[in-house]
Amino acid sequence: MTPVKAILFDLDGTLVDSARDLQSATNALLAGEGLREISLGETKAMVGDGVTKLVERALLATGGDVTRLAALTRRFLEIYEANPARHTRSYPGVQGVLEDLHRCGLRLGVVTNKPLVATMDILKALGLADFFGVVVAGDVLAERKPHPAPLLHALERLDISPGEALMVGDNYHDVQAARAAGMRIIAVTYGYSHKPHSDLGADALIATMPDLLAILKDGLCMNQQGRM
Ligand SMILES: O=C(O)COP(=O)(O)O
Ligand SMILES: [Mg+2]
Repeated sequence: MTPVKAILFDLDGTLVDSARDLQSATNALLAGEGLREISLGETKAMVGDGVTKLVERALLATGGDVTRLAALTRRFLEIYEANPARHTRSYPGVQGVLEDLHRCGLRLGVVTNKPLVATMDILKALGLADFFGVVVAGDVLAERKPHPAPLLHALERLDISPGEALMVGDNYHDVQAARAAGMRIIAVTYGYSHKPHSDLGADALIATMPDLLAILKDGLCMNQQGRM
């Protein structure tokens, strides 16, 4: 197997637990429309395909007016971007794993369907921004995951070929995008998957981010060679 030289991470549900801030912003939008609130569980099931899909799913679930989707998505972003990291936290072990991988010389990137402004605010607020050589957000290219273009764009910027790279994500769109890009893919078993994890079709599943080090570990720091 070709050694892993770069790792691309999904954001929501993989590096950070962002559901409470997404829920708050969604509920503020729904309240302005006179609609009911959505629960944290409902929010998690709506996240992953970008903000327009989140707002559309929230409107459909609460009887809102989807014909005003574009305007309501802009309103959602105004609300969300004012406070994207009030309750958002990195998952256990994420900071330490990124430090280890960075120190070992791996190139790291983020590929998320979340828009860029909120993505960068969250990475900075949680002290994660400096680990990444590239961040490809959901509004940067015409295509989003599950399309492979954002992953391939990130790898191009890192000057790494798909065969030398690994994607880590929590959802079907991460697996489909990685497969279409010709990359290996590991899925976390926490996060906001819309399907049972065993049905995602990932190369491996990890229950916590530090488990990633166990998969990559043999000689990681000595010769920068991943085992996968
Ligand atoms: O749907 C979103 O906004 C973000 O989702 P992702 O970070 O899991 O790609
Ligand atoms: Mg995700």
